[in-house]
Amino acid sequence: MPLVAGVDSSTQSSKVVVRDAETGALVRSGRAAHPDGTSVDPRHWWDALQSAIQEAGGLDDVEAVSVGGQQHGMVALDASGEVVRDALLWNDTRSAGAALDLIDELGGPQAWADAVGSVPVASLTVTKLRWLRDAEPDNAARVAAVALPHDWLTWRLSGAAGLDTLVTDRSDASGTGYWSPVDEGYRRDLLELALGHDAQLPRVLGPSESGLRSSAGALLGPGAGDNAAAALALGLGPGDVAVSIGTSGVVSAISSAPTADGSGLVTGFADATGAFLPLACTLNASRVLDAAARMLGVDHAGLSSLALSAPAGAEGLVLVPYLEGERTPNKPDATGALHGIRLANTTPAHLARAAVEGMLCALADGLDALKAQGVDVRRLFLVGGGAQSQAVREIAPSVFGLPVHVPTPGEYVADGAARQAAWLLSGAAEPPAWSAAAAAEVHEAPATPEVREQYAAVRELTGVRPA
Ligand SMILES: Nc1ncnc2c1ncn2[C@@H]1O[C@H](COP(=O)(O)OP(=O)(O)O)[C@@H](O)[C@H]1O
Ligand SMILES: O=C(CO)[C@@H](O)[C@H](O)COP(=O)(O)O
Repeated sequence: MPLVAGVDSSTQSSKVVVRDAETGALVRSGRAAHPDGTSVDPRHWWDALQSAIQEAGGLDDVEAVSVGGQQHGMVALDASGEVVRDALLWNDTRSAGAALDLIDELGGPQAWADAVGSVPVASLTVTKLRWLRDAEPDNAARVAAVALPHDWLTWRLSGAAGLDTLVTDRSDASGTGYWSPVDEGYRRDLLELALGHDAQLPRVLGPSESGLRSSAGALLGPGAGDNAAAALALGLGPGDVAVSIGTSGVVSAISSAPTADGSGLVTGFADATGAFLPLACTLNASRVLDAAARMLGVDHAGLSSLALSAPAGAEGLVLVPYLEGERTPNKPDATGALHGIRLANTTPAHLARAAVEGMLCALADGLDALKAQGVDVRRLFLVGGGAQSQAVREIAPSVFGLPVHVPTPGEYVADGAARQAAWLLSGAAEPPAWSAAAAAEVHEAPATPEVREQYAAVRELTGVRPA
C-alpha cells in the first residue's frame, strides 16, 4: 500500500499524518509544539517539523508529501536563501497602520478587493512587507524573495536549492495581498508598492501539480493554506461551511466564483481544488477558551461543564472576546470587555458561558458576512482544537441557528495536505474519495437569537490597548 504524508504547520504546533494513499486510513502521526509569539524564527518550525516527523516514524517509506500551514506569515529571504528576520505571523498586528496607508495609496478598500479579492488588514503579507520597508529599511533592502510558512517548509524539504525553486499554491498565494484570484497571477506592482522593490515569489502550482521531490525522493505537492487544506479534507462542496476554532476563528465556504468584499469582512481567497474560499477570520478563538479556563482555575473539561451549567445568555453577562485586538471586524488595538455584570451573574458558570458565547457570536457575525456575499449556507462543520469542547459543540447550533456537524476529532489540515499528496500521486483528475465528513456527529439545538442580540448591543463597547 503506497503511503502519503500531510503536514500542518499551524500557529501553535507542527502535526504530521501518514495515511494509506488509496483508502485514506491513518497509519501513523506525530506532533511538536511551536514557540509562542507573533514574530517567530522559521527555524523553529523546521525543528518542530523534524520532531513531528520523527514521532510519526519518519517519512522514508512515504511516496508523496504536502505541507499545509498557517497563512500570511512573512518569511523574507536574502539572496543566499537565509531568513532576513523573524517571520511576522498572521496574528501580529504591528502592520495595521501600513494596511491603512496601502488602502489609501491604491484608491480605497474596494480597489483592493477588486485587485486581489481582499482589503488589506494587518494579517495579510502585503502589509507586513510595507511595515518592513518603513520600520526596518535595511532588512527590506536585503529581501530577495518572499515566501509563506508552507512554501518555506516545502522548499526546505526539497533541499532549498535556489530561490527560483520556491513553490506555492493558489490558496496561500491568495492570502498574500499581491496575487489576484480573478487573473490567477501575481500583482507585482502591489508587491513593489509595499516592499519598495521587486522580489522572487514562489511559482504557483496547480492543485495537484508536483513541483519538486524531497531530499528522500518523495513527490512534494504544492501544499495549501490551512483553511483550504481543511476544506479539502472535509470534502466541502457548495452549501457547506467550515467553522474552525484554532488560534484563529475561521468561517469559510467553497465558492465557484471569486468574491470581492469592499467592507473587508470577507477575504476572497482561492481553495485547494481550483475553486474559491471566501473566508472571515478572527484573531480570538481557542485562546479565549484557554484564557477563560485560566481565569477560572479549571481545565478545558471544567470550563465546558461550567458553561453548560449556566443558562443561555448567561443572564446578561456578555464577553466581547477581542483579547488579541481583532481582525474581523478590523480593530487591531481593541481589548476584550465584559458587559452586563450584576450580582446575579457573577459566578464561574456565567463567566464560562459568556466566554463560549462571545467567541461563537464573533464567528456567527463572520457567517453573516459570508451570507451577505451570496454564499449558500446549508451545512456547517466544526473543526479545530476548540471543537473538542463539549460546551462549544452544544452551544454552537443555538448561536449559529443551524445544525452543527462535528467530524471525528482529528487533524483536518494535515489530512487535507495528505489527501492532496495522494491526489498528485494518483495522477487522477479528482482527489481520492476519502471521506471525513461522513463520520460527523450532528448537534442540534433551538436558535437563541437573543444571545446574538445582546452581544451585538455591546460589541462596539470595547477597550483600547494602551500605547
Ligand atoms: N477540549 C478542549 N476544549 C477547548 N479548547 C481546546 C481543547 N483541546 C484543545 N483546545 C485548544 O485548541 C487550541 C489548539 O487547536 P489547533 O486547532 O491545533 O490550533 P492552531 O491550528 O491554531 O495551532 C489550543 O488553544 C488548545 O488549548
Ligand atoms: O489567518 C488565517 C486565515 O486567514 C488563519 O487561519 C491562519 O491561517 C492561522 O490559523 P491557525 O493556526 O489558527 O489554525
